[in-house]
Amino acid sequence: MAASNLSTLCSSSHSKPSSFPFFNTQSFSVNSNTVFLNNTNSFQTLLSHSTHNPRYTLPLPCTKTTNTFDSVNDDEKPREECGVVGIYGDPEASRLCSLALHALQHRGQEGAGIVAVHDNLFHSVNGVGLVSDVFNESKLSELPGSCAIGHVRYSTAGHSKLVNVQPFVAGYRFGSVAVAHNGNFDNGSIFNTTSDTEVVLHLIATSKHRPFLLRVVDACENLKGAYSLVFLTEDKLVAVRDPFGFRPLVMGRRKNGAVVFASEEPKQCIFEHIYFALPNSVVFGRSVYESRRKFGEILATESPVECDVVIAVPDSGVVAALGYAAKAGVPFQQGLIRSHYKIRDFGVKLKLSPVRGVLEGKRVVVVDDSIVRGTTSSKIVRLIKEAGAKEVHMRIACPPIVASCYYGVDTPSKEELISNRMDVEEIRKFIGSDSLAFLPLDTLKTLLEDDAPNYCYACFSGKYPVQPDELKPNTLNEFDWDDAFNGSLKPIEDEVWARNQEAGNNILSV
Ligand SMILES: O=P(O)(O)OC[C@H]1O[C@H](OP(=O)(O)OP(=O)(O)O)[C@H](O)[C@@H]1O
Ligand SMILES: NC(=O)CC[C@H](N)C(=O)O
Repeated sequence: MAASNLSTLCSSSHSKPSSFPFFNTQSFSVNSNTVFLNNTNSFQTLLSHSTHNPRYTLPLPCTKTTNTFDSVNDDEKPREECGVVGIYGDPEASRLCSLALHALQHRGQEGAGIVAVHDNLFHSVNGVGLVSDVFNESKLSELPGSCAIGHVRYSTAGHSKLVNVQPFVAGYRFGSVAVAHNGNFDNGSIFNTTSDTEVVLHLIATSKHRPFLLRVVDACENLKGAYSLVFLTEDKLVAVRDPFGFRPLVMGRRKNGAVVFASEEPKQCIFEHIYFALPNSVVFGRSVYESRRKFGEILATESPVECDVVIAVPDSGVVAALGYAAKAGVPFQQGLIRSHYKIRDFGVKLKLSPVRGVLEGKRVVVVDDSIVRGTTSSKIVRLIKEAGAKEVHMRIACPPIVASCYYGVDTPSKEELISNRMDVEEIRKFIGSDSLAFLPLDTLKTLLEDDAPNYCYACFSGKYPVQPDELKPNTLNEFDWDDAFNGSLKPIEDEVWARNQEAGNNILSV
């Protein structure tokens, strides 16, 4: 049924029923005069709404509303959130969008969506709930292409329903556009959804300007309200901010030249430098190897101890241990071997085995990247002592971890974190070492110099850049945070906006 109806509207079609009923996924191609919809669920809507509003079609399940928006009647709600992101010119555009949406999750939890364009095909995945509810590897693989926009929704106008989850995609006779919106429009118009965001699609439809990009410009000039918008056409990404700049939008360029727009500059996770990233990577513009080596040097300077040998907890402690050894002028040796097989020890699995020849009768400094619950350090100290070490001095190349991460690092609950429950001396006794020292947070910040404010230190301070009230601790192990944003996003300079306003209006397009 759907396919035959579709063919009355389009010159050709390919029906591809979604195997994920909870997701709203579409892909459609556009040539000069026709819209091809490849989703049987949304197809009927396309036909029915093309009668309500013949100027454009929305491939979303819709209901018609005239001249009103359903305001969200919850006075407790902030009225300004929603997160938008746009990536132009990166082969991993949709993956980067999803990472950015994770970072912007605090701005909206009602729904999330990404639209990507590839070979003139728009591909869309959206759904209700958190970004992690909507996106996984398989959903991201449905979003090919080097340009994508994304949205997390906190409704301000219109029901909190799938129909209003953005980005919206509209097909016109003259082209197609996807839009993601943060803010509120005060214009009235005829709508297929109950969201105010549809205003801009209506204005594009009624614009008399040519070419298509100028229709978008014209539509934005007629918008009333506060907004940041990202549009995606078959070959362009357009970012728009209202003339007063009420709603935030930052622009950045990745090292590969890709352009990124986002509602906020995400804070950078310091744990990349401490633990996650491989030492040969450059993360957030900084060499991970250099960071870790410096962490070790700082420990040697600020917490020196008489010792005969410096060893590392492999692999993540190795570079810091090299830094410590070099600074202390003490040999670095391989005192612990990481096994490819788990060794049964103390009733639990331990993947390290000691090298007696290195440790026996020695005063040993052991460098590890972090102490979380304290279980690993306890086992390691015991292991080294059982191998004959005279003294064991633990040096930890990060500050004490006192708070859980709500932004994607899989840390245990606060109660399980040993540094949340004990001071350094209590931890020392617990793990059984002769001394214990952590990297001081202040020194870490000093080391980061001008970049220090760009990092999140919530796990060391409990001060979250974004309050985690509505977020649950989550796991992003499947995402490649290493490569998430190693370029730096900067707010769009006022003069850049001003230049663009002179040239046309408050629109940047790439
Ligand atoms: O204080 P704990 O709760 O024991 O955790 C701390 C340990 O966890 C990490 O290693 P992990 O066990 O993940 O192994 P890896 O270094 O091989 O990744 C880290 O390198 C510490 O050694
Ligand atoms: N929080 C927002 O920016 C919301 C955008 C739009 N008004 C909506 O309700 O979907």
